[in-house]
Amino acid sequence: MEAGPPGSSRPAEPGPCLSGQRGADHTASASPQSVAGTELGRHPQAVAAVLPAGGCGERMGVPTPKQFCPILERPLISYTLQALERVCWIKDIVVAVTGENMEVMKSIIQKYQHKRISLVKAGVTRHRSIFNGLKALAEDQINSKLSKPEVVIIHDAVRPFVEEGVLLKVVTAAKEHGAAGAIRPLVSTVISPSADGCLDYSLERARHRASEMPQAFLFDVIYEAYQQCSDYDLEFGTECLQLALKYCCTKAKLVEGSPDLWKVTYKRDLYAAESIIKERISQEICVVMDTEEDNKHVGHLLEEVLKSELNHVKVTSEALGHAGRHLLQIILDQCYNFVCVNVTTSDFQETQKLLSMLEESNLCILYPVVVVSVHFLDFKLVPPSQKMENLMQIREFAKEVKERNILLYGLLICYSQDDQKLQESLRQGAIIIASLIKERNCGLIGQLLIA
Ligand SMILES: Nc1ccn([C@@H]2O[C@H](COP(=O)(O)OP(=O)(O)OP(=O)(O)O)[C@@H](O)[C@H]2O)c(=O)n1
Ligand SMILES: O=P(O)(O)OC[C@@H](O)[C@@H](O)[C@@H](O)CO
Repeated sequence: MEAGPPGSSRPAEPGPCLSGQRGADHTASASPQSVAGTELGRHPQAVAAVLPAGGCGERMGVPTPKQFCPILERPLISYTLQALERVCWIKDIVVAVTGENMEVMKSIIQKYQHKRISLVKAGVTRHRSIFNGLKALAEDQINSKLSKPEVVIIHDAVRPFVEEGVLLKVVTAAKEHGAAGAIRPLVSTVISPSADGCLDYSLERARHRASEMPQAFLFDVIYEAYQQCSDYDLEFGTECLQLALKYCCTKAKLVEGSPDLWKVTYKRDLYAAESIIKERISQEICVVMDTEEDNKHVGHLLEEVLKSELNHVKVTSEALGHAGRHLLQIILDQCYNFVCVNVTTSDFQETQKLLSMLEESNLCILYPVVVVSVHFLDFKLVPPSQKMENLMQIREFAKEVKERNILLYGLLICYSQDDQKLQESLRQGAIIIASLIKERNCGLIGQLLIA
């Protein structure tokens, strides 16, 4: 069993852990009581997770096993690890990967600074991979940092959208019932074909559910079930809850899960997952300008237009002044979209200050950060050629910062003394900004768009 690298501090993460601990670096030793509102009971208990990640993703139809397929240039499995790492009371996360993918997995852990991860060898079937993960937790192996948990979560590595709430529900239910699993309403009716390929019978859809993940078990229950398990079940089974019932007479408690619990199986699921992630990191925009005192500042005008055009997005503004103290907090609070207004200073001075702050933060490790460098030009006052020549630098800047997962776009807004014309340009600018943030298109970085 391979342990992950010594825990370097995890990057800041979107959203707080329900326990009220934020973002990076809360230690795994936080006792479950620290989870606000938890029903995990009075006694600290160890909760660990096993993530089967040893499949080849045949149904995805691409050479790369789907758990390593990129979403926004980051492997799918890293999103699942991040989701579990946000949960302070999960002490250990054991990931089962094939021998040939062990090094890839270690590099993912290193690059995205995942913590509390231990690696075990996958089996030739999902059940065998899970069994290997449980063995790693069951045996106090010499030099192993793993110890046997009271409750173990089993969650497919290709289900990236799992929230602390449903994990808490299945763990709490497993503590009481011995086993628990998330379920969802069936979308299609289940039928049974006869030998001659005709309908034998169909199940009443309303009386049946789809078994999803996460699932949770008293460790001793599921470990015993796997130890008693027949080779046939290990080879062809797909349902851990059934093993607990069949081999330990344990009836799992079924917990209604959210629609986001689905498993990435086909290519369409990857596109869907990418859309959901893009939507989640586009919920906040910070307009950065060189001053906040002057509320007639064109940056504030742009902020107001953004607010009116994008009513579902939180739009804030910050001055780059006072050493960027407030801005630093915005960065730490996981805003992934910045509109940097360059007016009074020379071109790009504000943008370059912002880029330096972003590069010094951990923000860009997990998600690509969008920076729209906004410039204004009053064509009546300034010959465009000089301005355009200066603005062409954006291509070089964009190439440099892309290495650090920052997507830099340029936006030139036609400035006019005529309020109505200015408003129209600002509205066009807001629409362009919204599109750049929503799409996060790498093909447009370093381009100068005109509103
Ligand atoms: N021998 C296996 C097979 C599957 N899995 C894992 O079990 C989870 C759910 O399985 P599934 O969606 O079937 O993944 P694949 O087997 O990779 O997909 P396919 O059936 O399309 O090949 C995945 O995280 C997969 O990596 C595993 O750990 N070991
Ligand atoms: O059969 P697959 O390996 O695709 O999926 C494994 C599990 O996710 C699936 O069986 C769920 O229904 C939970 O048991």
